[in-house]
This record gives sequence, structure tokens and C-alpha cells, in this order.
Amino acid sequence: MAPLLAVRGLSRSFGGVYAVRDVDLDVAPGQLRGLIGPNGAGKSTVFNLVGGQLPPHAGTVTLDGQRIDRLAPHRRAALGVGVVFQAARVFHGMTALENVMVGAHATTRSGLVAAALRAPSHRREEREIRDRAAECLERVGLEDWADRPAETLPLGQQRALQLARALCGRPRLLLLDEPASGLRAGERQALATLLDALRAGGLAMILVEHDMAFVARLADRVTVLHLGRVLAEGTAAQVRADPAVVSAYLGEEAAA
Ligand SMILES: Nc1ncnc2c1ncn2[C@@H]1O[C@H](COP(=O)(O)OP(=O)(O)OP(=O)(O)O)[C@@H](O)[C@H]1O
Repeated sequence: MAPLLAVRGLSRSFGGVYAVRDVDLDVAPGQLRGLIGPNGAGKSTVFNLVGGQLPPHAGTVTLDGQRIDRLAPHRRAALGVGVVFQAARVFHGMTALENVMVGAHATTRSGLVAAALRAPSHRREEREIRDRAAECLERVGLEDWADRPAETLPLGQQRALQLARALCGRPRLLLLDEPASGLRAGERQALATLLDALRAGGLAMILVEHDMAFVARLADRVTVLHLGRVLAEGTAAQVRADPAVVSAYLGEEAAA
């Protein structure tokens, strides 16, 4: 299957030091790609280069045949790149439903003028967004929490809420930066089940993770980064058995 996302020769340095160097990776529709590696390997930098938070110094990022590497984050979002940032917070003082509605703004048509004038097109759009947000809450199993203040949800549910918010932007590719960090075992399990269901529904994902076991449970393919470069690529079982990967992780443990 042709890749939905194709990353080629992606490079980015900070102060003359490469954080990411010559990275290639593909994600097919409905595929979950794990992106793992020891501390400082370049995972978050790749995440930001694909999401648009950082421009690359070299290389290309192509979504469904279209170059997106020079586009601002909101333009990438409108083309179908959703992001869930590491340790992102929910918006306080807003209900769970309102939090999700914020995620739809990447795709709304009528602008601020229509909103200020309370134009019928704006009201209709507001209703559509509300319905879409309710649908996204249901997809992540939070329909009973819709009217609660978001900050009163337990951490596991707050993560699901962030997913719902990203889904409300109708992504084709969802980027997730350590979504399981800080969660308890039961919450991790629930999150894994949810990600499985989203993939079964055809969503492509990149899962940035420190924890190899969580990735192994979910990923179709895994890319291992080390010192900014791709160290290994394959199924979770293949990369786990790769001596170079084992030694990179052991090196990290030794350093700790
Ligand atoms: N904004 C920045 N300015 C300077 N150096 C940076 C910046 N962002 C990342 N780096 C450096 O680039 C390298 C890769 O960092 P990155 O955060 O991408 O790694 P990571 O794999 O996500 O690590 P971790 O698992 O610790 O989050 C590191 O050496 C880091 O210090």
C-alpha cells in the first residue's frame, strides 16, 4: 500500500549539532508506527518536524503525495495531521465537550467576522462542531463525562479527552508523544485498547514512546532512533532482537 506519510532524509540540528539526521520513515493508512529510542535519540524532534512545530534543515515530509514540510502546523492540521503533545493539559474552566470542540477549529469554514456577527452560517457550524465533538467523545468512551469540568477527570480520562480533541480535527495521521506516560497499569491498558480501535477504524498513527513494551503491544512497525539516526526498522520483535538496539538501550541503562 502506498504510504500516507513519507519522510525522506529528514535532518535538523541545534547549534551545529544534529538532533535528527537523514531519517526516513513511512506510515501506511491504518498503520501504527512506533518511534522509540533512548533519551535524546531525536524522537520529539521528529514528532515536531512532522507536526510542523519545527522546520527541517533538510529532507522532505510528504502526506498523501503532497509536500507539507514547509507548512505551518495549522495548515498541516487542515490536511489531516493531528497531534497529541506530551503531557499536554486539558483546558481548565471548560467542560469535556468544550475541550473537544476546540479541536475542530482547524477545519472550520466561517471565520471571526461571521462569529462576531452571529451569522446563521456560524451558528450552523457551531452546532455541527458540537455534534462532531459529542461523536468524538463517544469514540473514546467519554460520552458520560461531556458536561464535567475537564480538570476534574482522572488522568486516564484526561488523556482520552486529548485524543478526542485531536480526533475532532478529523486527522488521517495522528502523532502521539508518550501518551501513556504517568498512567497506571489499568489506564495504560485502556489507552492501548482505544488506540487499537482507532487503528482498526483506518487511522494512521505515529506513537513516540520511551517504553518498548507499550510500543511492542501496539505497533505494526517500529523505527528505532539513536543519536538522531535510524538505528533499526522492522516489527517490534525484529527490532527487539537486533543487537545494535539492545546495546543502545543497555548503554543508556549503564549511563543511568
Ligand atoms: N530546542 C532545542 N534546542 C537545542 N537542542 C535541542 C532542542 N531540542 C532538542 N535538542 C537536542 O536534540 C537531541 C534530541 O532531542 P529529542 O528531544 O528530540 O530526543 P528524544 O528522543 O525525544 O528524547 P527524550 O526521550 O529524552 O524525550 C538532544 O540532544 C536534545 O538535547
